[in-house]
Amino acid sequence: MSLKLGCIADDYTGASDLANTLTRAGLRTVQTIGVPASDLALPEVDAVVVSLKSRSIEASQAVARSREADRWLRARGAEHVLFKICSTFDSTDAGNIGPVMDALAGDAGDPIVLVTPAFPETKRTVYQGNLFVGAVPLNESPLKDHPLNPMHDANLVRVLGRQSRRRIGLVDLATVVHGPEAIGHRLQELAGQDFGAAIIDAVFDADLTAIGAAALKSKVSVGASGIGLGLARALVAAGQAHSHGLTHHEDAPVGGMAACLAGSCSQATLQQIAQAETIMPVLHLDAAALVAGPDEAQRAMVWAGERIGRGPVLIASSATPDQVSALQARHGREAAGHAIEQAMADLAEGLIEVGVRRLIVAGGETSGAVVDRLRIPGFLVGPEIAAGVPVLRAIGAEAGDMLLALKSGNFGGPQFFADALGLMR
Ligand SMILES: Nc1ncnc2c1ncn2[C@@H]1O[C@H](COP(=O)(O)OP(=O)(O)OP(=O)(O)O)[C@@H](O)[C@H]1O
Ligand SMILES: O=C(O)[C@@H](O)C(=O)CO
Repeated sequence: MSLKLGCIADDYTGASDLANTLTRAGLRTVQTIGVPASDLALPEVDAVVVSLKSRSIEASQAVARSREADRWLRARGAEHVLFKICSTFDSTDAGNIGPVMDALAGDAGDPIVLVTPAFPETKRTVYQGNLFVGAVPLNESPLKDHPLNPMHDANLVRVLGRQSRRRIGLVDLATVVHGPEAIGHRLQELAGQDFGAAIIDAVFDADLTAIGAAALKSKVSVGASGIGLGLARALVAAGQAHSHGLTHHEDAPVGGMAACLAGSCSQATLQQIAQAETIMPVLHLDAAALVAGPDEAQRAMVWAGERIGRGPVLIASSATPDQVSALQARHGREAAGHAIEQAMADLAEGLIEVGVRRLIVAGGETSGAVVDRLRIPGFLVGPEIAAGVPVLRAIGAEAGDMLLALKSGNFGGPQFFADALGLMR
């Protein structure tokens, strides 16, 4: 296999968002969970997205795992590696975007790295280095209340500057609109002034095309699916990948029972859960009891067992920002998050044991815990349910043929769960 593009994603839903974007842009893509074992049979592809669960772990571990993934991708021919981060730049001052970027760029010998979480299609834009979520700056968006990494600063030059050893510059929109050569000149200028990375503005979809063409000239870039789209377009335009418009998804229905698990506390997910109440039984878990011990998850399995034979069910730990803060005050942010993720993984395991083969999971960390527990090594990318959320068909899973949808917290319309079930047959 000679890869045209290697990608390392810092969470699993972000990885499937990127795999979906690359597939739509014409690259044959698979998503792997972690660095693939040598015996995992992968089809011939243009791009591999290695999914890590490294967004919220200790920075040195995130660096070690990302470097291992980078070595695997480059050994398979990838000359360019994209480090896929969240389009809302989810991170803390301790990392992990800066430390991983520093390590990958250092290994590749890149003097300067392009960085942008912009993805105009999902209303993430960057102007003068400031990230906007829809019409508001990042720090005024719901991300200010994120359970693990509340975002309080929209200026990404500053945010990345607090995480990286490199000096962070800016390539502004006025440069981007003049195309890849202008971006290249600006990067050279910045590198000459000892800048080692630059946030690059992008407001319109066409900006991504210029950014992708400029980024492809170096070995490493950092960003969300928007820059991935730009890189895919550049590869297709250069004839290095042929626009297939194909997915590897085999269409044979999987059947089996269907269930949904929600651990995301984003406003979008809370709204989607409220809508789901009109079409399926929904169990709202008692998060405090979930953290306290196994009884609450066992109660949920009994509840699901009584209903799942009649149709899909949804089990949610999701809560409002006030409820999340209260629980965190009692148990600590990480301990509460981890305990709930593990309880959701227990539930996923239980649901698969009783015959669920179509599983929808809301929340990146939650999806990571679930997919790890189910020991699924990789996915083929199927039809798109909502922007950034494809149907995934498991490859090499112990439980056999299985469809999953891993939804980033903020993604999908109000009817997301119904939309997903409609496409997962
Ligand atoms: N009721 C709750 N109280 C406190 N924490 C919770 C509660 N329910 C879920 N959590 C935790 O909140 C975190 C939610 O993160 P997750 O990544 O799953 O969703 P998200 O951040 O909305 O999604 P994404 O990362 O895709 O944007 C998890 O660690 C989860 O365990
Ligand atoms: O980029 C995004 O917003 C998503 O793919 C994601 O990473 C959310 O966890």
